[in-house]
Amino acid sequence: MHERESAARKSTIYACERDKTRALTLQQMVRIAGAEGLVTIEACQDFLRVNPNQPPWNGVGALLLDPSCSGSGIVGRDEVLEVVLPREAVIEASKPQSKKRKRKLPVETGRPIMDTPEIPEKTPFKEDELPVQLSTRLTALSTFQLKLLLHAFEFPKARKITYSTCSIYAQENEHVVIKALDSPIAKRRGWRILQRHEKISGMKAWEIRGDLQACREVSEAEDVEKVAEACIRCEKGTKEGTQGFFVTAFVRDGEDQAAQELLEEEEEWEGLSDGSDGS
Ligand SMILES: C[S@@+](CC[C@H](N)C(=O)[O-])C[C@H]1O[C@@H](n2cnc3c(N)ncnc32)[C@H](O)[C@@H]1O
Repeated sequence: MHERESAARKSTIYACERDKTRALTLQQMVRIAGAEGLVTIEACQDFLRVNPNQPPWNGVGALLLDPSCSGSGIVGRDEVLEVVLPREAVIEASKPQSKKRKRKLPVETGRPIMDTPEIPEKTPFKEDELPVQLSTRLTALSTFQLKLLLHAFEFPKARKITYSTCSIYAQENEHVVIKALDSPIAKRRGWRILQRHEKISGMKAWEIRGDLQACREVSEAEDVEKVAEACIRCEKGTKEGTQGFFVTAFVRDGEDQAAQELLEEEEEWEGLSDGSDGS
């Protein structure tokens, strides 16, 4: 087996979901996808409360952040085709059969293994929201989104982070990205944006990039264009047939000096407390 492939097979995906109902949905979708052996679901786990320096989190190499957002990019129910979630029978039928077992599985039993549940976000987007209400909500959301991103920056072994929203607002997108890049933790740990030319081909070729004007609203950096170019936007109502979406990625190279120092400091403290608390 190829070395990278074998390493990937040994990896575990930890999926944090704070909401109990959504964690159940996640569990069902993981099972239907046949990924139970790969994914450990941390149900009712607030990501902000996990300690990046404790196992298993101190071994995490990559994070995918898809936080709660305004949902302003989501196309209304009456505007799109119905999306049907996978059914177990269909998935089973599409799996390659072993040569010995020629027996065919039923292609469709008609009974979905799960209903397609309503998954309301806690903060649904309201088209008729007043500007003041919207602004207050965006401030709260973007504060939370930035907090999440800065927390992700703290994982000592992490080298890649993706950040995505289904929001059309720069406040939740480019502004969060620029504030994150300007943060002391990003600078200390060497986090930078994954530039357009470094991205995989599809992401590199996608024409709709981040909003440069919006980037300039919060950054005076000369190379702010690179940040805008490194962001990907999808718009609703365009020929691409997408919803409103935003995604970008952060990377860093090399050893994490700060994390190593922190670990050493913690070990020293643990050593001290062993002797002093009498336990
Ligand atoms: C935009 S949804 C994305 C969910 C999933 N990626 C999907 O595409 O269906 C954001 C999810 O993050 C969860 N969430 C929000 N804050 C969280 C936190 N602090 N820790 C863990 N999960 C959180 C919400 O409950 C919600 O299910």
